[in-house]
Amino acid sequence: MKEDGHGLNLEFILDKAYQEKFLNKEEIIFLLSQREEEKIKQIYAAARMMRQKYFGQKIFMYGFIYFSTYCRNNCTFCLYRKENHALTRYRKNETEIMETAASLAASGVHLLDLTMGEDPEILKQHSEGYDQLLHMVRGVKKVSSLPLMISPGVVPSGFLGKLKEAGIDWYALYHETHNRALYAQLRLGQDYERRWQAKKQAHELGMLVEEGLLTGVGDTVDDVADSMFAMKKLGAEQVRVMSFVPQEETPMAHWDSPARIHEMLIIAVMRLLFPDRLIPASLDVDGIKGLQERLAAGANVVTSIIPPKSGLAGVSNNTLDIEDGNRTVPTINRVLEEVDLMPATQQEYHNWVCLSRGAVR
Ligand SMILES: C[S@@+](CC[C@H](N)C(=O)[O-])C[C@H]1O[C@@H](n2cnc3c(N)ncnc32)[C@H](O)[C@@H]1O
Ligand SMILES: C[C@H](CCN)[C@@H](N)C(=O)O
Ligand code: SF4
Repeated sequence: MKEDGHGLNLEFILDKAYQEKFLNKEEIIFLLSQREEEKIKQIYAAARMMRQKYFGQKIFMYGFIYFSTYCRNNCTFCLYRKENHALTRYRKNETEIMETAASLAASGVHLLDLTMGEDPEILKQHSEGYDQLLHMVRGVKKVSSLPLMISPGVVPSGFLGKLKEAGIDWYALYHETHNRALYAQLRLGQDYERRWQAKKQAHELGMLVEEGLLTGVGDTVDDVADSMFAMKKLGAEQVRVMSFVPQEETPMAHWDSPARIHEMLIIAVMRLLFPDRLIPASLDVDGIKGLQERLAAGANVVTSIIPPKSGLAGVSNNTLDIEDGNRTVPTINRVLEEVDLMPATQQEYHNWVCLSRGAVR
């Protein structure tokens, strides 16, 4: 029975999700609005069951190399926005990047995520920056032999094609929200449509695509539900959500970080709507201590693994857990073991990427 005295029924909705029928907006909002502990537990258990169906106990791990923190953009939520002068920025040279890539690969991660601010030195049209970036990507591919993701911001389609040729498998580009008015307040002066097209172009080129949301930035459950439909339309192979973390000297410095229930329920709902896709548990929000709850909500990738002593930063928590070695594979493995999960093999990740790429083409 669908209806109960209050309108919608949790069992009915979860049952619909088990049958892999895409939920409607009302149902998504109903799940995202639950605050009773028992009901929330039921939603997480359903999400874990769907993860189990497609991935068993296996979890993937992504190494994170934020190689340039220079940016030409001014996102209101981000520490690295152009107008933030209270920050020491870096641009890592090729030797440093290769060393980090090799050490992350040796530590057992399944993928390397090469991330940058929209560094004008690298992205300036007709500059040497493009060639240097392509050279760097080829080098990283060679020293690591791993699948690669790039998060360079919006780049022209011709350049995306070159990145693909150089060895990039994944293009990560997050809209944060699909409420256009809110988007315009967050990603100042960045065209919504152009960002969307970049992801579609990446798919057309045969790359895998990651889409992402930011929660706690003025988004409503209605907005989040709309974003689920946008993710569905895009057919993103990896979907994520991160809780906003306030950054000093930025326009949103005085905003609170949202209660984590929002992020956890969004992860669980994503798992129910996209059971066979990859969903990160980012160490960048609450560090290693936040890993268990994200896995319990249905995530199946641990992201933002950063080696200590590399001089590399995170994004939303740019130093948390890095120097004490808590964003490393051995520490993560201990957490996985505690909750009866285990790292996937390289071959398993490789197979997933190849299969999904087959579906993109
Ligand atoms: C720093 S950007 C790097 C890639 C590229 N510059 C871009 O914006 O596409 C990666 C993502 O980090 C997340 N992020 C940035 N600042 C954050 C904050 N203060 N709290 C939580 N997540 C944040 C956003 O979701 C953003 O899309
Ligand atoms: C937001 C970042 C990813 C960029 N592709 C990274 N700090 C993470 O949490 O995985
Ligand atoms: S989110 Fe990305 S594009 Fe926006 S300011 Fe930060 S680094 Fe730049």
